[in-house]
Amino acid sequence: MEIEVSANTMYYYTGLLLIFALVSTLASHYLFMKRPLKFRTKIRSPPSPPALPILGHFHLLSSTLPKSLENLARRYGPLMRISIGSSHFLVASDAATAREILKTHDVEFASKFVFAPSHHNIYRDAEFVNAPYGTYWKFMKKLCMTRLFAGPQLERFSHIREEETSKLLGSLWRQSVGKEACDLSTELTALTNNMLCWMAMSKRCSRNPGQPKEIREIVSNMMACGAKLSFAEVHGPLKHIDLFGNGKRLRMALRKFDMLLEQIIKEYEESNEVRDPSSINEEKDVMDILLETCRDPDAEITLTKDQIKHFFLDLLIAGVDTTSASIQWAMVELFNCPEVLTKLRYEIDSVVGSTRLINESDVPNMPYLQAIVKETLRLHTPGPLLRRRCNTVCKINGYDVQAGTNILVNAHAIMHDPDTWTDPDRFIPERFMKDSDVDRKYSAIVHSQTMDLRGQDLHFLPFGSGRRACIGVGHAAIVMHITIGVMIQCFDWKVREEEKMNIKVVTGYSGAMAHTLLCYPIGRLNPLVLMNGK
Ligand code: HEM
Repeated sequence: MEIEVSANTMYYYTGLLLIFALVSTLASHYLFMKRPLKFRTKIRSPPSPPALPILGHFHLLSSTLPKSLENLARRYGPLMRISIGSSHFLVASDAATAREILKTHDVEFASKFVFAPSHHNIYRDAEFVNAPYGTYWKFMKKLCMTRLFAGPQLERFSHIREEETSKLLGSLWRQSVGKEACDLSTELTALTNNMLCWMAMSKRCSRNPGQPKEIREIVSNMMACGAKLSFAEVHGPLKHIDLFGNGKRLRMALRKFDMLLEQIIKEYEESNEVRDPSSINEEKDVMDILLETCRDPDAEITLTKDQIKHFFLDLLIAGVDTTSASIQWAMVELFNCPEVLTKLRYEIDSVVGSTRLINESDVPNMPYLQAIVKETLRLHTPGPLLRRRCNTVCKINGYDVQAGTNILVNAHAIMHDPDTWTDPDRFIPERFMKDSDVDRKYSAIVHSQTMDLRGQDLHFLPFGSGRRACIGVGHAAIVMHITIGVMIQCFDWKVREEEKMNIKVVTGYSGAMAHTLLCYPIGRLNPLVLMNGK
């Protein structure tokens, strides 16, 4: 139930808050002026727009936060100070400043500050994505890179990706035969959620095929409650009051997730106790590996159950919507740029042909498909603001940065910087093509042809950069290339004109699509036949 706040109540609270701000400003001014001059050190701080009491720069920001920060940076420079309520940040908005923070001073900035409502989190101090740079984070990062999500480890899960892609194609084919409208958002979120759930706990999923759907419902409810918390409830004076009850709803959703994971962990532990020693080499899922690490007496640290539960939550929150939204944006751009779609189809037909489906080993031979993926992630990055916390005093761009300072690296601004990218708001995959193929007009400013997805070049950082860069980049890249590729290989797509207007509208701080993406798949090659051709 939504609680309505009457205008009178609003004025009453606003009045109180303004009086409080005035008193605290005067008090701090008085205290500061009373300090002898010799104690005042000269600190060179980055510039900042004029701020209001209490609100800070809140009035200068819109719901598309990265865009409004980009506009402010044009006026106040590539490193500026911004305040939102009681939270203060430095915002870095160009590649050179990002390089200082994420490369030159990578270790000093390897922790993160928490932008989300962390005080409602029932797993306090058990998180991985927001963990400070220390023993636990280093241990988990190593585990991710050696045993869970990197290189050959990803190969292990290829049958899961194949199986889920087949299910998606089967569903699209049925809709094309029935001439039904297809809700691409729902289809793609089911695909990315199912893949991660199966990789994480395939044993549980094979016993209970409805499990990924149940998990998705709980997690999306949790994310919806989190998104409803306003700035005032997260950073401002309402932080500890939970006036609208959103915090309580969020905690309830977290408890539901906790009960489910508790039960799943118990099942895994019981099945391990009765495990036949001959099955020791059978395929291990992520849960098996984490529980094995728990039991390992030589492990550097002993994982707690809360850490395992939170790790799964982190994967689902970080990996499901980001990947599905990126595939949706690629499809939208292809619907709107028929000439790009035609070029992609030409590449598919010449590299793969029409007797089998695209597979993962085809991707290195498909530069245009790779360029489409990169250009989509540049234009519609799902992680537009990278969070960091400085753990020591240092200098960035000649300005003094104090220990404990919160930093936002505006990846959106960097990937839309007109000094780097020609026509930065246009979808032009050609800018990522190698010299021989390139339309030179678009590759003139930076060497975009050699940029990879891992943020080595700080002009292009859709998965972040440095120590805290995304651990799922390998998985996400495979899923994006294959899913976009097979959807274009097997179907033509029809989108109503009025839908085309709607689909470009974005919302929220990550620039997600504001409307459901409805379209009509028209069968071109029968995926069920191609799957048999492999
Ligand atoms: C298109 C899909 C994805 C995009 C665009 C994306 C983007 C990002 C970005 C921008 C960050 C922050 C990096 C930084 O601060 O430097 C991040 C972190 C992270 N991502 Fe992804 N991600 C995607 C998919 C995934 C997937 C599939 C997984 C899980 C398998 C995942 C797991 C994580 C985790 C755990 C972190 C936190 C890493 C840390 O703090 O050490 N992401 N991602």
